[in-house]
Amino acid sequence: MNEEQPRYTAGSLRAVAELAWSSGRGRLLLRVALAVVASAVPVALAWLTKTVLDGLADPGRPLLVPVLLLALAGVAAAVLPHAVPYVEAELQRAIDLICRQRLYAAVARLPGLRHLEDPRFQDRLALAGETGSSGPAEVVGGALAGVQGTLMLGGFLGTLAVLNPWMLLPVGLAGLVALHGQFRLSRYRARVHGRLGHATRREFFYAQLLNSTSAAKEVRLYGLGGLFGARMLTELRWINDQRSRMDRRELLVQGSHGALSAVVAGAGLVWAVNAARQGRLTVGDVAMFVAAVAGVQDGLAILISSAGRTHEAMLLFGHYRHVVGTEPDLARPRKGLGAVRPLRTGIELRDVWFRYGDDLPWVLRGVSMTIPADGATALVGPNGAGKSTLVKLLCRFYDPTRGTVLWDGVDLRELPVEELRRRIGGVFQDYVCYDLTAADNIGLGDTGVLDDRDRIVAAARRAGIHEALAALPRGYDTMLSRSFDTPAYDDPGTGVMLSGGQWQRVALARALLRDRTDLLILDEPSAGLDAEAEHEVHQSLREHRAGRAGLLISHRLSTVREADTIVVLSGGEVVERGAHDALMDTGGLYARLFRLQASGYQEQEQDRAWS
Ligand SMILES: Nc1ncnc2c1ncn2[C@@H]1O[C@H](COP(=O)(O)OP(=O)(O)OP(=O)(O)O)[C@@H](O)[C@H]1O
Repeated sequence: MNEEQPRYTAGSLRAVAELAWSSGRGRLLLRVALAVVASAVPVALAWLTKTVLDGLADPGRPLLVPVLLLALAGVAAAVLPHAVPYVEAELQRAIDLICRQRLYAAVARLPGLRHLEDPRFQDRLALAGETGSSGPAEVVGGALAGVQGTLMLGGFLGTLAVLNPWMLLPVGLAGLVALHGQFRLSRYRARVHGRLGHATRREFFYAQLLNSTSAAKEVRLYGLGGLFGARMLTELRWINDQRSRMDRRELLVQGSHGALSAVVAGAGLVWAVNAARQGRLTVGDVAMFVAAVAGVQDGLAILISSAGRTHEAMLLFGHYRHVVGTEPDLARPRKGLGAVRPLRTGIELRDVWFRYGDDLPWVLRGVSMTIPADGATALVGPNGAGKSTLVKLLCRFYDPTRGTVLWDGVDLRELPVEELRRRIGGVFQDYVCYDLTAADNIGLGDTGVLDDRDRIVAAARRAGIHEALAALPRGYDTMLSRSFDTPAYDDPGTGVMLSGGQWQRVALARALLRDRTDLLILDEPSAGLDAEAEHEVHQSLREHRAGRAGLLISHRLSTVREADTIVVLSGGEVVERGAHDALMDTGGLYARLFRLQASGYQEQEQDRAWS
């Protein structure tokens, strides 16, 4: 995260005002009304106290009305400290909700992966989520507290002006000094928050590794608990150090301003007592003077702290605005074709070059290949050859750096990306195991049929996982997690963990639920399956793929030999292509890898025969 000075503009203020207004105008107006009343009550109390005290010294003056009003103001003074925070909290919750809704909608709207794989964007996102989205609520709360402080200050300054206009000078000066200090302090705090973002994410990362069930095995086997704990503490110590420095600075600034105000108030009190001794002030005047000085100080304190709070929240709100206003990481279609037509001929990659960043090496180097609309294409090659990257381009998570990907001859960049993705189904190498029920884990493949149990069961059958899911304690409603209870049952014991191969079949079922797709991408769909299961699954996949485009990526070459075309990728380039037999005859990389794997199996067979 860079160390540039955080700033905000009139646009940020307008954005905050719009957020507050859209969160519920009734609540906002009520809070404004309460701010006005809360600022008037202390001033009214001071004047009414003076009137009653002076009335006591003058037996002829009627006192009933001022006493009743004083009692009423007292009731208001007692109730307001509870009512204001309640309405404020309600307002803040409403603003926070709308902010989070907009923030996560903006992130979900990002069509590609480029921003999400950028650590600087992740830092901003963390800040936007943590402090930025509560920022507008803080700004509104701070601004309203500021209104309250200003009105109260105005009332008491007027009161002071009536008694001794000269007192306005030192009180005003002390206030200005404090205000300036508070502004500097809040800018410093916003800078520190920006700096803490990265370290806070790292600290959270280590803490998660220590807590998560998925990392638990490795952490224990390799004895990583101590190391991760120490790294987490290093981050935490640094964060604490930064926060302590910030708190020390705050203590210094606020302590010195408090002392300055107290000196001014003390001097005022000496003057008032002296003036009363000389008969220039009544007892009521002295009481009101003391209340006015205290009121001015309170008003200033509210104003200063709210100004600091608002200023800091506005600075942090910049991260939120940045994320919400982030431009899509993929270019929008220029011609804006409304729909993606069903695939008729195929998908063609034409001289595609790709790298993840300008300073990173090329991952794909001039790849040209076609995935026909009704055939099975296999993509094989060594680790890091660029196979999964090519899949990311097909799903348009990234655009090629050079060259084009064509859907029936139309550049993917000209197609609406959501429409395109509706026509693609797939299992990624790093598929997700959701802490949800078995039915949800499959149903997420097509949210339109999330509640259609027959479709979900049919997909599970095709992926060969139906029997295992049906036999779970709550069948398809069983939670596939030990971290959460099954929602429909108040029964903490029902969650189960699946085996690696079973999870893979669930992910496959999720992909197969979308049965109206034109392209089915399977990136290592059977890596975790036993030999028999693998045979079964591939048989079922062949039936499912019939008549549509299929792209199969696998390191197990026995599973790809039946593909119509096998494309061999190495170092980001297509080095061979053809059917299995032709590639074997060529005797190139594919043939070498295939024979290597086959010889492994043959040796095993011989070992078995010998034993
Ligand atoms: N998000 C990313 N940012 C930067 N580099 C990446 C990213 N994803 C992948 N790479 C790099 O791109 C290269 C190709 O990776 P890719 O995952 O496409 O290979 P692959 O052929 O699928 O490998 P494997 O067979 O091991 O799954 C690798 O060198 C990898 O480090």
